[in-house]
Amino acid sequence: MLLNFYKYQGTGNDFVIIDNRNQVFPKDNNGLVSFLCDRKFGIGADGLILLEDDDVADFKMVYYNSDGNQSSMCGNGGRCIVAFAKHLGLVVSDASFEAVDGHHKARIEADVVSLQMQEVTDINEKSNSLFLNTGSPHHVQLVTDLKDFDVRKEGERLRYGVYGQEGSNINFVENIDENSFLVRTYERGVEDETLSCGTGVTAVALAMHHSGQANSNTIKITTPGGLLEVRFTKNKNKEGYNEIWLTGAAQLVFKGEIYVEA
Ligand SMILES: N[C@H](CCC[C@H](N)C(=O)O)C(=O)O
Repeated sequence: MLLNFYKYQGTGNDFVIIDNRNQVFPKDNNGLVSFLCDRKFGIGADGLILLEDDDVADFKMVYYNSDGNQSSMCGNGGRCIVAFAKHLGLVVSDASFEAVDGHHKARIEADVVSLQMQEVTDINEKSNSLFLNTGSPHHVQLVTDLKDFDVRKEGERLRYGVYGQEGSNINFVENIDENSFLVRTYERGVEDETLSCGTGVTAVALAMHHSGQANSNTIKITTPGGLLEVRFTKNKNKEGYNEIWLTGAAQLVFKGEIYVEA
């Protein structure tokens, strides 16, 4: 079977994206997904995304980690699929889509995509970290000298040692300036550091505000893959946040076709 694909990246988190409105992609073939994401034998990506028709929204997003398994919400992938939908002519400047964690709105201007994330109501404070779910589960921990920190080693230890087989994404944070942070993320399902993680930087922004490390409702996050901005509103009469928007660049890198065994 000849498969047409598009390669997108959102602040260095990269994805194979396939227009699957004709439903020809073998969605249960996890081996095929991990092959397509393999950086030596396949196309190479942190994840694979299918764009499909939806009865109500402009489209539906199906997300797989590079390990081949469908997973929870991908914020950077959500920004990239909006850029892809614009490329296909499905949307112009405003978009809505269904994802594994529910309905999302988005806005695109040039190559900058703002994606509305789900409301966050539970933030679990531990001795030296916080845990919250922004569409995917995230551990958030302040460290010093982040640029020299062993993210892969420490991330793997926490992902399996503390969070077990279900796992969590692990975010290490260093305060740069008021309401500005450096973040490096170990991603579950990639099982390595990625250049950025959208649901991860969203979790970091909310965790820093919740714990008093930040006092603005607009937080700038620098990642190895580029700059992301998170805006939010604190819930009035309950814990947590809503009107959460993740903003950053999302670009088409190349498109191609690959022959795969059906
Ligand atoms: N690895 C995550 C999903 C992708 C998250 C990340 N790529 C993002 O941009 O949010 C998980 O399995 O929980």
